Amino acid sequence: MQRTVKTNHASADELLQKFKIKVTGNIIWAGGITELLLSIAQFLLGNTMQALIILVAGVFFTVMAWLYQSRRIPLPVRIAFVALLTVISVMSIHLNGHIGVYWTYPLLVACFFVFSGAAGILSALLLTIIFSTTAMLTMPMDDGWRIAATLIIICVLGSVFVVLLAELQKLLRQMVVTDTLTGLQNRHLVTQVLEKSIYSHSRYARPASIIMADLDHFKQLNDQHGHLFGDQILKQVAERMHTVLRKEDQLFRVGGEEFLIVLPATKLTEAMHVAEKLRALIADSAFNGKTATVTVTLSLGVAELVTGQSWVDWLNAADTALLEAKRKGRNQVRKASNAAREASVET
Ligand SMILES: Nc1nc2c(ncn2[C@@H]2O[C@H](COP(=O)(O)OP(=O)(O)OP(=O)(O)O)[C@@H](O)[C@H]2O)c(=O)[nH]1
Repeated sequence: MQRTVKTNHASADELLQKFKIKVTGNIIWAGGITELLLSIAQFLLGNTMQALIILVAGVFFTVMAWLYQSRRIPLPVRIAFVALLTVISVMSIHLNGHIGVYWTYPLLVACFFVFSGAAGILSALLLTIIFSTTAMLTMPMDDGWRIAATLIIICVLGSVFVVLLAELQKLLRQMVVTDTLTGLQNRHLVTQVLEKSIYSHSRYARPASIIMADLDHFKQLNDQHGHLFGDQILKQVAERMHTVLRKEDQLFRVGGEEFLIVLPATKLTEAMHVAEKLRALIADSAFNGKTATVTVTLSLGVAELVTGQSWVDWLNAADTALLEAKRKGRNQVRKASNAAREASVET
């Protein structure tokens, strides 16, 4: 029976993107609702003109947040959100003095979330200049410079936060896609990489091949020498495999003792050659663990991408070839049969 190769559909980038969309959406929601409440307050205070402007902005942003639930709110809407609230805050400072300044702080902080990276820092800087200038022009200098100083502090702290967050994101992304034992890529980006090859194949007729490789009788090795010893061997296998591959080839650890190698611009015969080199490289010289020296072998299944094939079918073609290599006695390379490859395109 054919095994179905499982891969994780959500890449690290997709997860981060979803998180950003959620945070920005919630800020626009909160901004819209706050404006609606504020407009009621302004009506009650008798400031009809201000109340109307704030009401229109509040309705617009609440509707936008509702329309774009779970999607990225378009950049022009985000720019309009910050610009409108900036105008309202400037008006408020002008009319109400210190009380108006209170609105500038949350708006400044929101910039770092509504825009990403450098755009967030630049918009916060621009707002700091606008609000500081307004405060200095409309209030006594003694108050004006104090307000400017607090706004600058928030701007600097926010910028440091954005830079640190970007570093953290990079680190997290790296952690999510890396197998901690071997340092190879884990299965997270497999779908993305295979789909890229499929795109190149259909657009530019570029060939691509994959190799599924699985260590033989690894359970026995673990049972005999212990799991930690098994870990040491897995690490060394990964290191050795790297020496055979080109820079553009991608090596993944997709299961306990299972590896996937994606070979761009590689036809089946060349891929078979690489697989044979890998097989020999693992089998021909022993591995030195801390407590013993062992010989390990590898079974490999190779499949070239066929026109019209999906990434799942492509993976399964290589996996079927790997199972055949296991059935035929292990420590060998098998290629996906034409029949299996064609069947996967038809289904
Ligand atoms: N040391 C170690 N062992 C692992 C790791 N992940 C999976 N394994 C072990 O790998 C073994 C895989 O066993 P099986 O799937 O039966 O495969 P096998 O013994 O290699 O047999 P064949 O694949 O049929 O040749 C299991 O004993 C797992 O516990 C890991 O990260 N470290």
